[in-house]
Amino acid sequence: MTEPVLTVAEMREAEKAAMDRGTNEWELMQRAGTNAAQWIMRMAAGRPVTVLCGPGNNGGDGYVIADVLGRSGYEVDVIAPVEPKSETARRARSAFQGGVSSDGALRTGVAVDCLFGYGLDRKVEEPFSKILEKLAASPCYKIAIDVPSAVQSDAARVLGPLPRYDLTLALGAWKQAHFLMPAMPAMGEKRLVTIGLEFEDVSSTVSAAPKITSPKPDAHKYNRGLLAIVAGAMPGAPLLAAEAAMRAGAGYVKLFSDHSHPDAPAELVIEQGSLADALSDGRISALLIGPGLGRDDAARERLAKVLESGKPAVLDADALHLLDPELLAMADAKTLCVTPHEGELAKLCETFGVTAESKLDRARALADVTGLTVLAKGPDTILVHDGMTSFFPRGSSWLSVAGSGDVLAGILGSRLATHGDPRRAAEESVWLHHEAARLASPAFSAGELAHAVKPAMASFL
Ligand SMILES: NC(=O)C1=CN([C@@H]2O[C@H](COP(=O)(O)OP(=O)(O)OC[C@H]3O[C@@H](n4cnc5c(N)ncnc54)[C@H](O)[C@@H]3O)[C@@H](O)[C@H]2O)[C@@H](O)CC1
Ligand SMILES: Nc1ncnc2c1ncn2[C@@H]1O[C@H](COP(=O)(O)OP(=O)(O)O)[C@@H](O)[C@H]1O
Ligand SMILES: [K+]
Repeated sequence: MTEPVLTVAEMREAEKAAMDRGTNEWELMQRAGTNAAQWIMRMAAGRPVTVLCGPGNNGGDGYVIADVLGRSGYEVDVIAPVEPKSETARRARSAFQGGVSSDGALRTGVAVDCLFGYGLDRKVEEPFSKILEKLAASPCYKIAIDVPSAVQSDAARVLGPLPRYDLTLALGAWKQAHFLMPAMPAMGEKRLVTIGLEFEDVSSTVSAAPKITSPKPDAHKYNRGLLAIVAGAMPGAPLLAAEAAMRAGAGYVKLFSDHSHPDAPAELVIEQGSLADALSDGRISALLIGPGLGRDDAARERLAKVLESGKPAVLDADALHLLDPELLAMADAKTLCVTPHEGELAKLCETFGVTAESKLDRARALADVTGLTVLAKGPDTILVHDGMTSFFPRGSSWLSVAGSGDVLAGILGSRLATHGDPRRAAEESVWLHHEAARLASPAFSAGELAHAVKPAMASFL
């Protein structure tokens, strides 16, 4: 099932829709607190629990959690520096029979952070900041309810002390912050607690693990997909992309390069000479250009030929520095996938006149303005295609190695050659890249990562 990722405004709408259908806020809070408490008890396994409650409905959830834990025989302390402000949270506060203190030590065991949820809208100051500092310094097992209390839910901005949590329980639906830097790594394991909300017109989802299929019984090398990688000034990067591409499903990988490649594997076909002639081969199902391309006139000329060819293509690395409205006009943007890291995304935004503050908004605006499929790479990879955004579980930080992006581009090109669907290819490439990193970890080189793409394929068959 695809899991939606909501903004605060969309979350409020979904809750309002539930209330319009007859489920009141108290009922939603009961479900949220009761279902979250099941997770907390699983993790606490009998240890004492301290619940930190804030002024809003996130605090209200905290009182419900404390109530359920208390009734289940747990020792529960509630620390609430202020009285609840919302009506539903006040009701949860009065329903809780145990003691509440305005401050106090955190007992070792489990701490449950319900100071602020998606309603956080300004800097966290005393007394809340002091409690979060105390939580950060405590050795206890830390659970954030909905979002860590210092994290703004839409942009993942950190507005106060951010402890490292062991577990974050998203209530009702995922929020954007669950998948964005800089907050994401502090959240620990993440689990979704459902509360019976229904979602319509969802435009953002969490990418689900892909299902990769074996070649059809009548497969041959051409109908499995022919990926042509167009090289340029530097020979290493396209070769690395080819190594990955050969292991990601395409039946045939060719390298169009004027270099001699003494280290290239025997099975990689290298074609020299006229690029226009090479590109006229009707059996080519996808192209990749950018790794090692260079940024001079000759590189621009090669990119223009790729775009004129009308074939589905992945544009990476140097191609992202060269791409401009004039070049883009030569192609159908719907068939193109760009894979910028933060710097390349900034360059593309400058070229296409996109101004937006966050990486997420930049990626969305760039896709909007250009019609391209945008795979904005990094620790928080974001895919935008035709108005839809996909977020991904975190990949290994060992991926931050030179050449790692070339490997991703090779996988993406290979998947695009296999079936021609840019969105699906982009999602598959991220999962395969992450899985290859997991299998190759730790401290792999990009070459080792490319080789690990083969066993990674097996994980999704
Ligand atoms: N509305 C609903 O139907 C449901 C809401 N739920 C919970 O409610 C949360 C959202 O509740 P709220 O909208 O009440 O928001 P929060 O509980 O996140 O907090 C908002 C309150 O804190 C104040 N505040 C915000 N930032 C502050 C800061 N830096 N310093 C001091 N005060 C600050 C606000 O003025 C407001 O009073 C969710 O995250 C979730 O935990 C769940 O109970 C499920 C149902
Ligand atoms: N800290 C990190 N955690 C997870 N993935 C990362 C991290 N840093 C980089 N990556 C991934 O590694 C790849 C790096 O690509 P790129 O910056 O183009 O590198 P290069 O140009 O050296 O090939 C991207 O797929 C990116 O998502
Ligand atoms: K919280």
